[in-house]
Amino acid sequence: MATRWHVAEDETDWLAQALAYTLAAEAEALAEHGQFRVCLAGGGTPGRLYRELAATARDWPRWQVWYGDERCLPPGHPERNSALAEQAWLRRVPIPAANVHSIPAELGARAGAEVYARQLAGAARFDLVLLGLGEDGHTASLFPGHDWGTAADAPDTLAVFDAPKPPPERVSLSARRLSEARRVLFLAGGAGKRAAVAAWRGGAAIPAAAIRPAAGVDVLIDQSAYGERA
Ligand SMILES: O=C1O[C@H](COP(=O)(O)O)[C@@H](O)[C@H](O)[C@H]1O
Repeated sequence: MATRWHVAEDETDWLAQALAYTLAAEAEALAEHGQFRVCLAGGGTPGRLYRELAATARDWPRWQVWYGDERCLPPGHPERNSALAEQAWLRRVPIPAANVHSIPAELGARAGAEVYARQLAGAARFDLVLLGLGEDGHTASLFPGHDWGTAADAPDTLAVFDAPKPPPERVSLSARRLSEARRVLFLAGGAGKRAAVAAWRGGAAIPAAAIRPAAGVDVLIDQSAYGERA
């Protein structure tokens, strides 16, 4: 499986590439089946893209928005992954509420994973999965030393306990479900990600490397995360 590295020149270039990739995936999906099914990353990194999307005119009722993971915190808590996307983007555009499929992580990891699995059971594969990269190589809420759900019969969702990054309880899509996407774009940046990027490039079995769609993955990073001139 191919891992394609895209090293942005600067912040403006990073954002332009992230936006162009997303809109290319949208165009492909709308031409093929009239809807764009996108699965979002949490954490701090994708906020720039979400703000840019909010300022871009799209046919929002044709977008279906899902989440790759969520932190088990009360609804509206600012540390929830959905809070970032809502505040930066989804509340600012006329997307129907029914098209935004949040993970009910406030139910706790186990119940939240079960409920979201039922919602996903009736949903087609994603056109685009956006993912982040943690400093320890985690992606979504798939952490080193935990079950990543890579087996062919792995469930769509995983209840995560004892996550090393707070909060300890989370709900995550499995690597198997994320890998069914047509396109996967990792978004990362900053020197803090350099060790994870080096490990990944060196062939280490970090969680991010467990996402293996048939078409390969694209990784958009900046120079400081890459660690050398590309
Ligand atoms: O906790 C999480 O962290 C990762 C990475 O976030 P970043 O802020 O370092 O980019 C994120 O992708 C994941 O969705 C989130 O739950």
